[in-house]
Amino acid sequence: MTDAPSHVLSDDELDVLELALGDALPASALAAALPDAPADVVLTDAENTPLARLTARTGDRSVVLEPLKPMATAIGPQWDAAVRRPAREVRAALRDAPGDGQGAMGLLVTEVPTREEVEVAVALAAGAGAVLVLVPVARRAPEPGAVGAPGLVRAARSLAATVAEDAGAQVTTAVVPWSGRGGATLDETAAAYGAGRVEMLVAHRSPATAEGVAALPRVREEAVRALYPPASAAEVNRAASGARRRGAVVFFTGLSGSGKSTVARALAAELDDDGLETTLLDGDEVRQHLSKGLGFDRDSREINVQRIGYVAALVAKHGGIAVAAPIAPFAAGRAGVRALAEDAGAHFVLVHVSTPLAVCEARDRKGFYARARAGEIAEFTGISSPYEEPDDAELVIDTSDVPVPDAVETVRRHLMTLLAGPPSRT
Ligand SMILES: Nc1ncnc2c1ncn2[C@@H]1O[C@H](COP(=O)(O)OS(=O)(=O)O)[C@@H](OP(=O)(O)O)[C@H]1O
Ligand SMILES: Nc1ncnc2c1ncn2[C@@H]1O[C@H](COP(=O)(O)OP(=O)(O)O)[C@@H](O)[C@H]1O
Repeated sequence: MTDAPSHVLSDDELDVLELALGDALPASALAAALPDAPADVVLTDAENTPLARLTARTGDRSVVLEPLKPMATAIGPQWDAAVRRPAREVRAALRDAPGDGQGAMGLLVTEVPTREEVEVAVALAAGAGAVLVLVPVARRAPEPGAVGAPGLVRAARSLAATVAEDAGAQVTTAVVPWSGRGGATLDETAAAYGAGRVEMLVAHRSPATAEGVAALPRVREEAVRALYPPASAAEVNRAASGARRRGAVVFFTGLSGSGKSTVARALAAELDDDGLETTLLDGDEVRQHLSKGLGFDRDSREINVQRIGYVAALVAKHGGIAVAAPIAPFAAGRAGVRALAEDAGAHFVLVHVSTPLAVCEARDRKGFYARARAGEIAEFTGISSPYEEPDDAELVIDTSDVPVPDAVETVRRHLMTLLAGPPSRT
């Protein structure tokens, strides 16, 4: 495709790239956000998918951004194509919006709106004609205890429906990939999406409401203390903080391109949104860090899989959920990981992503199968290196038949049933 060097984008950098590809930011802002990248560089995601080429021209000093492959998406309302649209499309759709000629009024929804903010939004929208509800969400995981991207988008959509009905406004909702990087402010980005004047909804929160929101954890603790004697209250509050939850390792295995990463990533996002501390150990990503420098001969793969198992078991030992997605082609290595997880007192769920080789090869998102067939990659799983089919998988999912949301729900339901079982005694 190109011989330019590549740069693997972090989650925050992916957000900046998505803004630039959608024309919310100039290519030069993306280049400025990547100061260590070479002047001519292929930008990839953590799975090495080439997403775009960024070239700084020496002549006129301009920067050119050329899209290569579509960005990977996941499931959840923040990925709904009806709202996660390029800025240029939203801007174009709003060009002929009704109103005073000042463009749509931008409502920035950065926190789940309180009742008070819903009322403020309706009042602000009255007479505005067109309203653009903008929901900035990051790929990065939210702070523990904070509402994540799916919850924020669901709440913002409900707000948009109320504003449309109660204020009689034409309301458009847009999800904005937002890491805070890229050099532009939220107001400037809102303008790039087509907003005229911009209102940050949370800025209208009264001190009394802000105080009430901040006091919620204390209010709950007080309610528990009123119901229970001190020793019991301490236990109830401790259990509510998740201290006694038994952890789990969800281990995906399957051929390259079978859909492990896609399903694992979406599952991890859902579990995070369920309030479970979730750590994703994706095959490709692990190889850039934990297993950097390891090859693909049998011994190296086994070392790689055991390292993943070791980290996953540690995460689960402390009550977390580890979601791992390496190929893990050998039964012995997978059995080793199961033993590590069980020794850590954690649940273990082996998910065989059984998508047939022909389908994986036809997908060939990274072009590896073509190169392996051409003899350019030695020991490629399924072509010139074996994949031992598991006979001990808790779940078997063929993604040529099962859409991503259904695959995620199958694994999630299985896991939730396990987690709802008797708590750990340790
Ligand atoms: N020879 C060979 N065989 C298989 N895969 C190869 C190879 N060389 C590079 N790659 C890329 O590396 C990803 C697989 O790494 P894993 O760590 O998951 O493999 S393993 O569990 O150690 O077998 C795999 O990523 P996924 O496509 O996400 O599975 C490939 O993109
Ligand atoms: N139902 C599905 N489940 C998972 N991936 C799917 C599905 N349908 C199509 N795909 C596509 O297949 C490819 C799977 O790639 P990936 O998740 O990286 O696989 P792996 O991690 O196993 O190598 C992605 O491009 C994804 O969009």
